[in-house]
Amino acid sequence: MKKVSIVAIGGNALIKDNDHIALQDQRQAVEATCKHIAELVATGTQVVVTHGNGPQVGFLMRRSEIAQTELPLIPLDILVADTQGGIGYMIQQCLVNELKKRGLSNEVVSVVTQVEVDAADRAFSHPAKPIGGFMTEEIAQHHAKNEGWTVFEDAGRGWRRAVASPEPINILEIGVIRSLINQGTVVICCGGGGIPIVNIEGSIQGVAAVIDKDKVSALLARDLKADMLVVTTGVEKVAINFGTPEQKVIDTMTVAEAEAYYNEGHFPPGSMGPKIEAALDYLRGTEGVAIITTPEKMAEAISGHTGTHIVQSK
Ligand SMILES: Nc1ncnc2c1ncn2[C@@H]1O[C@H](COP(=O)(O)OP(=O)(O)O)[C@@H](O)[C@H]1O
Ligand SMILES: NC(=O)OP(=O)(O)O
Repeated sequence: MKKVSIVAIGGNALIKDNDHIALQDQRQAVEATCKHIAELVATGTQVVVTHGNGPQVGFLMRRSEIAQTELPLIPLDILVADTQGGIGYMIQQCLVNELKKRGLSNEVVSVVTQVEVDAADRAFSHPAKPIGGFMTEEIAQHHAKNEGWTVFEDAGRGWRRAVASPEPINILEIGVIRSLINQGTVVICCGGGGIPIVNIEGSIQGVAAVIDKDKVSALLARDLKADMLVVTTGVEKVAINFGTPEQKVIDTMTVAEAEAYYNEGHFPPGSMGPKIEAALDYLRGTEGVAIITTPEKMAEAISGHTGTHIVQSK
C-alpha cells in the first residue's frame, strides 16, 4: 500500500512578498514547488496537494471592489472558488510537466472542494484571516476608516486586511477525492481552505469567509488517515521566540512540547499558529508525522535532514 502524504502549500510561498505579486512570479514559484512535489511522487508516495489563497483571494476581492462602479461585486465564496480554479490549474499544469520530465504519467486533477462550516461560528463576528498584500499601518487604517475593513498587524511583517475564518467541519467531496487517490491520481483539493458553505435545512449555500488551509489540510489528513502532513511555508523550521534575539529553531518536538510552546504564545494566530494547530489536530487523530518546512526543503525534510518534525513521542 502506498504512503499517503498531504502537502499543503502556503499562499505566501506562492507569492513571496509585495514585490512579487505578478502572475509570472507566482508561476515561477509554482514551477519551483512542483519540482519538489514531483520528486515526492517519484518516490512512490501518493501525494495530495492543498494550497492557500490568502494573498490571491485578497487581490481578487480588491479587483472586484475597484471595478464595482461598472460591474457587480463578487461574493467571497465565489472568489475562493475562483482561486481554487486559478491556482489549482497552475499547480496541475506545472506538476504534469515536472512528472513528465521524470518519465511519470500520473494524472493530476484539481477538485473544486466545498467545506462545511457552522453558520453560528464566532469567527463570523471576529475576522482573523489575513488576505491580500501587506500594507503600512497608515494605509490599513485609511481602509478601516473609509471602507470598514478589519485590519491587523500580521506577525511583525506589516498590516493586512482580515476576513472571517470559521472552523472546517466536513469536506463535501471527500468521497470522490478518496476514489481519485485510490486510482493513483495526484489530487489537488481543498484549495484556499475550501469553499465555505453552510447547510441550512438540507440546502447548501456559500458564505463569506476564507477557511484556513492548514486546518482543512489537517481535517483532510485525518479523513484520509494520511501517513504524513507536510506544511510548506516561508520558513525552513519553526522557532520559539521567533523574530527576537532569543530565537531558537526546533528540529523535532512532541505533541506535548508543541502544545506547551503554543500555550506560551510562540506561534501567532494567522501565521504559524494555525500550522501548529493543524499538526496537533492531525496527530491527535492519527499515527503519523507532521512536518513544517519550505517547499524547497520538502524532500530533505521528509528524509529527516531538516524541517520541524512534530511527532507523538521522541
Ligand atoms: N514561531 C515561528 N516560527 C517560524 N515562523 C514563524 C513563527 N511565528 C510566525 N512565523 C512566520 O509565519 C510565517 C508562516 O505564516 P504565513 O506566511 O501566514 O503562512 P503561509 O505560508 O501559509 O501563507 C513564517 O514564514 C514566518 O515568517
Ligand atoms: N486559505 C488560506 O489559509 O490561505 P493562506 O495559506 O494563503 O493563508
